[in-house]
Amino acid sequence: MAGSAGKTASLADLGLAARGGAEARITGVSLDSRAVREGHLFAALPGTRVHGGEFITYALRMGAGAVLTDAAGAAIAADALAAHPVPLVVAEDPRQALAYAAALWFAAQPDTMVAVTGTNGKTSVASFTRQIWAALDHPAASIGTTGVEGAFSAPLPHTTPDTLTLHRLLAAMADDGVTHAAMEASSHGLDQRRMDAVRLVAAGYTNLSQDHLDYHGDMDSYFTAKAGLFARLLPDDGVAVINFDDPRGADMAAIARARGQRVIGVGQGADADLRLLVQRAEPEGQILRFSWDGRPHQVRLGLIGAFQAENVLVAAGLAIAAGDAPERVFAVLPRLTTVRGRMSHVATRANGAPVFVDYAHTPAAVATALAALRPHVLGRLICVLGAGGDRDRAKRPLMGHAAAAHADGIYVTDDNPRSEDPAAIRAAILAACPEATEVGDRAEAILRAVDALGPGDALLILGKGHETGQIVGDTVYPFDDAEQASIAVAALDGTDR
Ligand SMILES: CC(=O)N[C@H]1[C@@H](OP(=O)(O)OP(=O)(O)OC[C@H]2O[C@@H](n3ccc(=O)[nH]c3=O)[C@H](O)[C@@H]2O)O[C@H](CO)[C@@H](O)[C@@H]1O[C@H](C)C(=O)N[C@@H](C)C(=O)N[C@H](CCC(=O)O)C(=O)O
Ligand SMILES: Nc1ncnc2c1ncn2[C@@H]1O[C@H](COP(=O)(O)OP(=O)(O)OP(=O)(O)O)[C@@H](O)[C@H]1O
Ligand SMILES: N[C@H](CCC[C@H](N)C(=O)O)C(=O)O
Ligand SMILES: [Mg+2]
Repeated sequence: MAGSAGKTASLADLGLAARGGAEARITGVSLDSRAVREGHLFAALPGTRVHGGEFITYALRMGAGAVLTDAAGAAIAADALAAHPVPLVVAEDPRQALAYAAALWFAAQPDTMVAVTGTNGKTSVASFTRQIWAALDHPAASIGTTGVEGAFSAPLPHTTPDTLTLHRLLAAMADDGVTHAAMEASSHGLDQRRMDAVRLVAAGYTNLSQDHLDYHGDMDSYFTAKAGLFARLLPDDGVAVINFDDPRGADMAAIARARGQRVIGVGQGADADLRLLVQRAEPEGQILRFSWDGRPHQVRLGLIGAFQAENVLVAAGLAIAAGDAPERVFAVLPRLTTVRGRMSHVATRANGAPVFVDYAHTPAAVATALAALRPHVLGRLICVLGAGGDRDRAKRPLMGHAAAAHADGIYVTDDNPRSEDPAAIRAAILAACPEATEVGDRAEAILRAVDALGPGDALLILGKGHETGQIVGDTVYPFDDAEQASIAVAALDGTDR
């Protein structure tokens, strides 16, 4: 539900034109019939499970003062609308119409906003961009998988919140004095037009690899959803910050250039504007040497993982694109800290073996995270791995394959089975890494993996990162990989060092 006491708007104020030119005084906007109150505009959207048109009858009973839907929704509710006529807006793309109406209803957003898309690295880039801004004294926030963080904080149910939640939040952030915001553009969010009406000055692209094919069907549709950030959302005078090292980076840059957007390329090749020259791993971080405008710079990052260079440079590119002087941006990079649950060092065995937690939940991320830790490990690299239920099934064996290729020991366990049979999910992973040890209970898998660590070994617990729950059926059981690792070390060594 979106409404505030006493506030009203006409349909025209919200950029909407009803059939026959009918008007209404709107008192709020809802996309769920259960949230409708007297005078609300009810947006009946085509969903993935059901058409919102099915709920128009209920919304009218709740006092809806107008309905926004598509032709299919209007047809579903034709009888109800005839019996109970209210102004009806029929839009070809009601999700996009709702996004623009929501932006007009809530009427404010932080002045300087950027968004980032890509299969992996969105949360990290959004967080790094926010951290750069904060270090440069801008009141800044990031919006994504880990919620709204920074100068404003709020929990979020989705990586890219639904359009009403999003614009309500943006208005609250602007009211609170937040001037800069970096948000994650998930492929679902882009496809569903959740952020179509956000005004962006710049947008970033990290990479594309397999995930979410349950929703998008194939990689081309998945790419097209992500490309909407540049093809549709970012205005012509916006700046596109694109990872040229990704195989689809050139395609994304072509889409941006066709719009007339300025492109800042990030990568190792000579064509990159922010060009990574040398990267050297250190025990607690890494040193980057890169060039901007042909001039070399060197920074020490307190971040583990070669892939973080890509995220940091995309974030730096976004901060530059949004108006800060490059020299000032580069000067604060050593202050960046990792997002919770991304290559986080969470415990150490008495024999010195470290335990890390990472959010890798795609085949590419599993490979990347393990490869990133390898230079820091003298002995064996062990991992704990599962895959989520009610998510892309095809990625499961690929995740098992990536683990087999990059780890010396694997414990296959559960990761949010949701409505699925956990044993079947594990079996799908194990098909590609039959040598792995299967331990369904995640706490026990972590305990056994920690127990297996000898001097020089390291453990990487993958998939849940910052998450604090294990979703089984509809129930969320408290579960935290970092906490379980500490408990395991304490149980085995008598102390968590
Ligand atoms: C597949 C998907 O993205 N679904 C989201 C979508 O639901 P939908 O439109 O398909 O909904 P539906 O259930 O078919 O219902 C259709 C319409 O009827 C309405 N309705 C429904 C029931 C009712 O009683 N009354 C009513 O009005 C619904 O509000 C909806 O507008 O819109 C809903 C409202 O905003 C979301 O809650 C829902 O997220 C589901 C729960 C979800 O799990 N989404 C995940 C996959 C997601 O969005 N993930 C991305 C990416 C994560 C990543 O980064 O990897 C994210 O941004 O978080
Ligand atoms: N640039 C990158 N390239 C490859 N893998 C990466 C990169 N950045 C992060 N990863 C891997 O992906 C995991 C998730 O990172 P992050 O949370 O930043 O991504 P995300 O795109 O926000 O994910 P989600 O789709 O869940 O929102 C990390 O824990 C790491 O294993
Ligand atoms: N944002 C991702 C997170 C996956 C994390 C993993 N723990 C899982 O549950 O699959 C998704 O919803 O697909
Ligand atoms: Mg994320």
